[in-house]
Amino acid sequence: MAEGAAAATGFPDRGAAPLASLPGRVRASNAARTAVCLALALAAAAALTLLFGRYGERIAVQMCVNVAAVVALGAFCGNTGIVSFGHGAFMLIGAYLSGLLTMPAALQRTALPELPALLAGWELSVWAAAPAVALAGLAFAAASGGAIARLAGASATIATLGLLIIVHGVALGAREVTRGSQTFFGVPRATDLAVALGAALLFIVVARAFRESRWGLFARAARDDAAAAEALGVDPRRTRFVAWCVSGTMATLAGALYGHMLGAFSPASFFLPLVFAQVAMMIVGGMTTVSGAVAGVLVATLLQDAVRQAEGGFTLLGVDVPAVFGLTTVALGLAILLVIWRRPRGLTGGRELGPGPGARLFAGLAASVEPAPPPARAVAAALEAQGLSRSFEGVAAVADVGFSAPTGAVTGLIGPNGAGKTTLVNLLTRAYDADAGAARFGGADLLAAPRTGVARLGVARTFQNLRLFGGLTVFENVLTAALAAGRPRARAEAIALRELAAFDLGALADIRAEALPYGARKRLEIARCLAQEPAMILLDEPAAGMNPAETDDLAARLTRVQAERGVGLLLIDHDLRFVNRLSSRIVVMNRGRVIAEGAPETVRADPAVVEAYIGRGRTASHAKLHTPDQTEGETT
Ligand SMILES: Nc1ncnc2c1ncn2[C@@H]1O[C@H](COP(=O)(O)OP(=O)(O)OP(=O)(O)O)[C@@H](O)[C@H]1O
Repeated sequence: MAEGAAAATGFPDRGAAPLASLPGRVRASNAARTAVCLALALAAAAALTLLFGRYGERIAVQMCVNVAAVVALGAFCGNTGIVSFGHGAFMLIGAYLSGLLTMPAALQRTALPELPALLAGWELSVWAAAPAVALAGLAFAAASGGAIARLAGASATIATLGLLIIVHGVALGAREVTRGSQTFFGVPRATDLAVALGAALLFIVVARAFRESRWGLFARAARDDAAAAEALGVDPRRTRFVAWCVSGTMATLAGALYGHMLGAFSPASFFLPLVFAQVAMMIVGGMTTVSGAVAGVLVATLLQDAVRQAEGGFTLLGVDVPAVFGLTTVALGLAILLVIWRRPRGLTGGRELGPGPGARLFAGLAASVEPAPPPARAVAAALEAQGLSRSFEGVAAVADVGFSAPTGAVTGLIGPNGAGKTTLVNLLTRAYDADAGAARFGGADLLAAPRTGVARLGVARTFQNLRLFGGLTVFENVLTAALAAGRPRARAEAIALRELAAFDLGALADIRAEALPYGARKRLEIARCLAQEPAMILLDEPAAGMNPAETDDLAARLTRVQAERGVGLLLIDHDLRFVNRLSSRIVVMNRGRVIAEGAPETVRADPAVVEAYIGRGRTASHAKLHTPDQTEGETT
């Protein structure tokens, strides 16, 4: 397809050649790395068992259960960026419910004589109880997730802590079900090494699949930049809700696993010490990745166990060291501090090992994806504003602005600093609410759309200050945009490849966006926009900070894409040579108002425009109201 794509799109072959084989290569290396990782985990568990007998087996089981619990926790925290202390609540529910459903009926009658009939006498196998436990976890997540998903950052973390405290309190109070603060016993000890290891591997695969899925990508995108995600049509609240439900269900099952490992427990077993330990493991390993969760557990479990040995006192070189209780918590706290200080992204450095979704891993990942052909030409429509106004504390940033920009053409939007250009874009895309006025695209009322609905009306934007999803790869940034536009996965991947080729980003596809050089970041933001296949794009200073060669290259790419797809561009830039070269019409703003509008040569001759630039202390010649070939990339 490389040659075919180049011929069809007119893009240079150098971008297309590495792209054609990119997904296959990436997936193959991921698959190999995961196979090695999982084999190592298995080998480590087996070695521990063989070397240390029962003691080693106990550590291995504990490690695997911790992997399941921390991977479940990371499915929310890693993807949304919100640290949760509430997952102990899910684990508590899972452990008690699975315990109730599986304990011997005779024992249950003695230990819990007042147990409600609905919960009594089931005596199920652990496997038969698991679906009910998962459903209960999902129901509890759905009930609590609505409130938690509305919050972000520290407020969300505090809310999760509140949830843990409430559930812990309820468990203490519901004596007829939980025996209150007394030990809840008689839970079959079904979590042996095989079960724990199998569960840990399954959780890793599910967590990886979720991370790479549509919703996982959306959650990570919203985590990295909520405003940019909204501009693509992604609702950050919904992504947090979905992540909370997936993660909560997994944590409930991990709680059951934990309960069947302990055999006897109380509400305190799921309270702050456990939650703190799990959060510590996640942060030590690296919160944003599944690999980080696994690495954190391996290191922290070994550390915890070593310190626990010392907790009861020991003799070192003939010196008796007395018992110091609470040493394991202190050690974990110190580990967190050390990691945050030396490696803020955790031991794994924020890198993910292994493949994407399990289904695709096992279904022949090496199959390559063909870049999509150019989309159908955008429909004839116009972006229109009338009387659009917005003030900030009495300052009219945009005042009674009316203009029109059609698809199939480039409309320049220029004006001195502070003229109101970015505010206008923010109004048109619903990032800001307008005080007055109307804005329509192709007949649709833009101002009536929700913030996440503008993209669906065919209007996309870039940002003056780059807003990429820094923790996502270049490929994922563009893929997220195509998925957010409602494209099925395979088509979205093909579209992503097409846009990476169009903006010469193929060789960088597997690099995290935050690690890109500046010019490539600017190109990526435009490629991400185009992956939505919009009819109109609002480009806010796409050439800012670029050198003349980069600007020329960008101009050529934009011209080609625009001509090929018939998309409309509203182009804001201070480089008037760049704007003049691309635009068929130019709108000029000053102090919030449109002061001139028309063909570039008409606008250049307009006294009000000359005045606006000279008024900023510049001469007419420096205002670059020249023909394109008279200037050399100067900026206003
Ligand atoms: N969120 C905000 N709060 C307060 N004032 C704002 C806000 N956004 C914009 N403004 C003000 O509105 C005016 C227009 O700013 P805007 O960024 O839209 O201009 P601009 O033409 O895009 O300028 P530049 O070319 O420098 O980016 C400025 O006075 C700015 O300080």
